[in-house]
Amino acid sequence: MQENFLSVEGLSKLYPAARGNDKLVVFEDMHFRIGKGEFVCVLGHSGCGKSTVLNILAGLDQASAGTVIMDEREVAGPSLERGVIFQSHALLPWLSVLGNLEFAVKSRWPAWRHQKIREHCRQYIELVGLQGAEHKKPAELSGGMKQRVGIARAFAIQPKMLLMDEPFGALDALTRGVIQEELLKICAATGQTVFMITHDVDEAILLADKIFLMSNGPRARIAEIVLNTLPRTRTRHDIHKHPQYYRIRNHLLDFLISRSSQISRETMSAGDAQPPIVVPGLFEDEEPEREVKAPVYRLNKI
Ligand SMILES: Nc1ncnc2c1ncn2[C@@H]1O[C@H](COP(=O)(O)OP(=O)(O)OP(=O)(O)O)[C@@H](O)[C@H]1O
Repeated sequence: MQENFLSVEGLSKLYPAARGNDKLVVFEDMHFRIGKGEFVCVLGHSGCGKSTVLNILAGLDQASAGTVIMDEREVAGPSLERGVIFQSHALLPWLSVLGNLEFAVKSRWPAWRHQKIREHCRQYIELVGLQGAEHKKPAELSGGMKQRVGIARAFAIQPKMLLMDEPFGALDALTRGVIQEELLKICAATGQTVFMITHDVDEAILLADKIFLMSNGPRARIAEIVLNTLPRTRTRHDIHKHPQYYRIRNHLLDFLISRSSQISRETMSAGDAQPPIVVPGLFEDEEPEREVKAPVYRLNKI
């Protein structure tokens, strides 16, 4: 695996003082890395800066300082190398499902012939189970179907990295579950690297290899990187049967309920540049079921 596929060094975002307000330091000197094919979920309270980080990684927002290197190239603006999925589907309303995908694919590979573009798009429409709805306009689709179009469109451009900002927030629990499992299958099949924001602890445990925990803002930081030690072949029907599941869940909830605000009041020391990696609840004599290539900070069982 390419361990440093995405490398974020010294990233800061601040908004200057305006209309009687002090300047706002959203976060500063943030460092983290994501390996190729890793699925990262970000959890943190509202306003801590999750979307700001995602928009900078996407090249849609500019950092005040620091660098983002993806696959050895600096991120300096939006690019079709990164697929972005927002909660609001951002589909072109005057185009059909197929049209929305074709538009994106044509932009990605302008030299492709129409037939090739169409065949390519149909594959991805099938992947998300939307065959039969190709010619419908977004207004004729349910929320879940629109979200699938967004996912199909993002995957169809074969981005090096997929960035998702609460993509399933507006969906009902049943649809969300179905799409989550589809996403897991697609990622397993394609080895997609993903950075996803969610407010849902269970969603993070189901999908992520690593969970970034952000402390409260202002001056938020990635306080911990929690390693998800559940077997990769998990499904939403069986993850809760695994003894490690509740240990991870309790650890995440404990962070959100109490430690996120506590940590935000503590000052960072010089050695804190890379966030610590933790394996919640793993005793000294226990080994994680998945390989851990980083130093593990073991915690007491919660
Ligand atoms: N254009 C802007 N001007 C000034 N402040 C801004 C601007 N955009 C965002 N902020 C502030 O930056 C901080 C981080 O915002 P951001 O949207 O990244 O948070 P978030 O963690 O994604 O929140 P949520 O979970 O509610 O979506 C917030 O305090 C927000 O008010």
